[in-house]
Amino acid sequence: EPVQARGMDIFGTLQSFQAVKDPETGTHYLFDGTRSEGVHTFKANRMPENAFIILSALLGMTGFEVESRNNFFYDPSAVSAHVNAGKVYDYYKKVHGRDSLDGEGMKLVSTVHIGSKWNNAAWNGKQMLYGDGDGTRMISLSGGLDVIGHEMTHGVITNTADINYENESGAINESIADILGAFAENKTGEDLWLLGEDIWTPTTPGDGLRSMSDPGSVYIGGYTESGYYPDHYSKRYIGELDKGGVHINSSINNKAAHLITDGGTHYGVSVTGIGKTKAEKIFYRALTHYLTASSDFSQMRQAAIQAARDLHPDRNGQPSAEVNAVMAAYDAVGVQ
Ligand SMILES: Cc1cc(C(=O)NCC(F)(F)F)no1
Ligand SMILES: [Zn+2]
Repeated sequence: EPVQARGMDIFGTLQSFQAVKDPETGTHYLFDGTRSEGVHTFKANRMPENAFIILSALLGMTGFEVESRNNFFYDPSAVSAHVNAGKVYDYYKKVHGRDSLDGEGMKLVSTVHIGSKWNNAAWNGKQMLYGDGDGTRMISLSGGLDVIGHEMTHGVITNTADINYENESGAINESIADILGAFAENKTGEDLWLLGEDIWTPTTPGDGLRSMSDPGSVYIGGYTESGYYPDHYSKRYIGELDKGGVHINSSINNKAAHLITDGGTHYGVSVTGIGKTKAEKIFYRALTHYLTASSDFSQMRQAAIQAARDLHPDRNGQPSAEVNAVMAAYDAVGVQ
C-alpha cells in the first residue's frame, strides 16, 4: 500500500515522497501512485549504457527495484530521479494541462546508474535513463531538474510531433527538449538558460552543458572545427557528427527562445521579450499543434508564429506584440 517514504537526494537534501510497501516482504519500492498511472524509479546494475538503452526499448527491461530499509531510501541518484520526475509531471499538468508524456497519464519510468561513469542521460522512446557522470565533468544527471525536464520532453515529443532525430529536424527536437526542460526547472536569471548547471563541473560554478542565452560562449571541443555552439543560422553545423548536429544546431532555436522570453539585441536585431509564461505556451502549442516529424528551422519559425497568433490574435490587422517578438527573434538568428 502507498506510504510516505524519505531519502537523501544527490545534494544531501532530505526528500519525502510516495513509495509502496510490498506486503509480503515489507520492502518499500520507489513507486508514486499519486500522479496518474504512477512514477516508478529503478536502478540498473551498471550495465553498459548502449545495451541497456536498446534492451529496455525492445524488451521493456527497467532494471531493479531500489533498496530501502525501514522506509528510507539510500540511493541518492534514485531519490533525485524519483522526486524530479514528479516535479516535471506537475509542470506539464499544471502549466500545460497535459497528463503525463502521452497526455493520458502514462506511467513515468526512470532508471539510474546506467553504464559506468556515463556522462549523459537519454530517452529511449519508452523511459528515462540517467548516468552517474564521471564525478568531474558531471555528477549524477538525475540531480539536474532541467536535464530530467529535457529527457521527459523528448517523451512528450515522441507522443506528439515525433520529430525526426537528425539534421535540422533533430536540432528542433533537441531545442524543444532544452526549452521546455528549462521552463520546467523554472529557475531565474542566467541559470534558467544554462542546461545542466546543477550537475555540470561541480567545482566550477556558473557553467553548464549548453547556454541558451549565449550559445557562442560555450566551447564544445571535439564536435566541429569551430568548436562553438552556433547562435545564428548562417553558422549552423553541416556534417555527419552528432546525427547532423542535433545537439549543436539546437542552440540556434534555443537563442530564439531566449530572445522571445527575455528580449535583447542580437546581430543588430532587437526583440522585446514577452516573458516565460507566454513563451512556454507558444512553444508547447507549436509542438502539439504545428510541428511534424520532418519540421526544419523554417517550419519551426512558422509554427511558433502561428502558435503565437492563435494565443495572441492580430488586432486591427496588426500583429500582437507577442507575434512581433517571435518574428523578430527568428529574424535575429537568421531563420526565415
Ligand atoms: C553528446 C551529447 C549529449 C548531449 C545532451 O544534451 N544530453 C542530454 C542531457 F540531458 F544530458 F543534456 N549533449 O551532447
Ligand atoms: Zn536530448
